[in-house]
Amino acid sequence: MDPRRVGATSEVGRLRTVVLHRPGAELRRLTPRNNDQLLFDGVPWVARAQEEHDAFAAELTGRGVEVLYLDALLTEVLARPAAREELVAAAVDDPRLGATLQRAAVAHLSGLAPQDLATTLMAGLAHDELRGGRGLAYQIMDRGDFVVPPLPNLLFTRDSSVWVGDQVAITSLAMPARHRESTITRAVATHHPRFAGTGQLYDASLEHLEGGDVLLLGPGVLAVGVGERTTPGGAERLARRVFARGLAHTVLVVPIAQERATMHLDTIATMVDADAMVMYPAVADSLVAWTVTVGDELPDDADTVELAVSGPRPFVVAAAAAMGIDRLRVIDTGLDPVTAEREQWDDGNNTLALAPRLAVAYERNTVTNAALEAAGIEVVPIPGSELGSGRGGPRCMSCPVSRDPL
Ligand SMILES: NC(=O)NCCC[C@H](N)C(=O)O
Repeated sequence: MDPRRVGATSEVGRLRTVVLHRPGAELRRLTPRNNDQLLFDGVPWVARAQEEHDAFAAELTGRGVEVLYLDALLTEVLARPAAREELVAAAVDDPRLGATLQRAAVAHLSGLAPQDLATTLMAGLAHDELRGGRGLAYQIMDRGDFVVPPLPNLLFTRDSSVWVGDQVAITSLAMPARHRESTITRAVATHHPRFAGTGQLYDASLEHLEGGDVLLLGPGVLAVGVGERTTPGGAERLARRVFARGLAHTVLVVPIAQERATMHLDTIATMVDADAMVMYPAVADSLVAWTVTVGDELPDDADTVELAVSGPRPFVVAAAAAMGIDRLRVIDTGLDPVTAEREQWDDGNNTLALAPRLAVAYERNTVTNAALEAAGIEVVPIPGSELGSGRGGPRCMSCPVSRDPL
């Protein structure tokens, strides 16, 4: 098989290529004053977070997975004038700035070499770092504030793009602190030779949709969580588009609580085998799904596709029916409610499958991991004490670009 083939039709086919982002200078921007707004639950020890991330990447490369780093992809595309222009314009597209400061920021950013520009686009540009800053907005801006805010959540590469079949959906991130991330994933998907000719299924101007809410349950079947991040409109739009492009026949729309602990569907359930999921026990019995399908006639214009909607039904029942299997196994983690809640918060259910029955998980979730092992799932444990302060686990920190078909 061509090792440069792109695309994925399941969560568990052997993982070939993945995009990661090693946390860098953007994490050093986090302070107790800005961490809430930047969606971190604390102020991570950056060097240790990098060590943990390197251990994660080493587990992947040690098993033959090709790791593409987002910062390297970004630096490479910034050698292209069109990509530079797009990303500089996106960085200053901020109503706080005003025309004078925008011009000064564009002049500064445009003068940077690709590597420095990549670093600045990710780590942001602090007030004091903008030599030649001027204008009303610059003068009254707090010295500790940012002309271009940092993007510490780039670490969670899952959310800003998601591959469905051989196409990539550039997502529409819901939280203001993350909006600019998809300008980076879009530039990479559009301008990097590795992805030349790849169809783009979605874009950031559309209804909110985040990759953490999109699960490829199996060939032709997607589950899309709707809650704090992805809107029903986003799920509907994605459904129309995957149907019109022949990438799926069924989309299960799964309402989840609009809370930080369950911000994405992948915080409560992830696939660990072709017919098995690990799932937060507190929702296992109550999770439901609406089944969305389409008739035989597929108009060219995706946005007019007529959808058939049925449900709600228990999620596991709807999923098994859509996947054409007798039963979707839910790994019974057998946790007492307090342990379950603690391990869910620490991303115990957020596993990254490297192949059927082989999944990366945070080592700290000992009880969930023991239950996975007892159910025949080999767990690759990784440290995550610092990485976890951003509230994301191995699945959130990875964007599979290529998986073998099941
Ligand atoms: N798929 C995921 O659950 N991603 C984790 C995102 C964490 C990030 N701090 C956020 O709040 O968006």
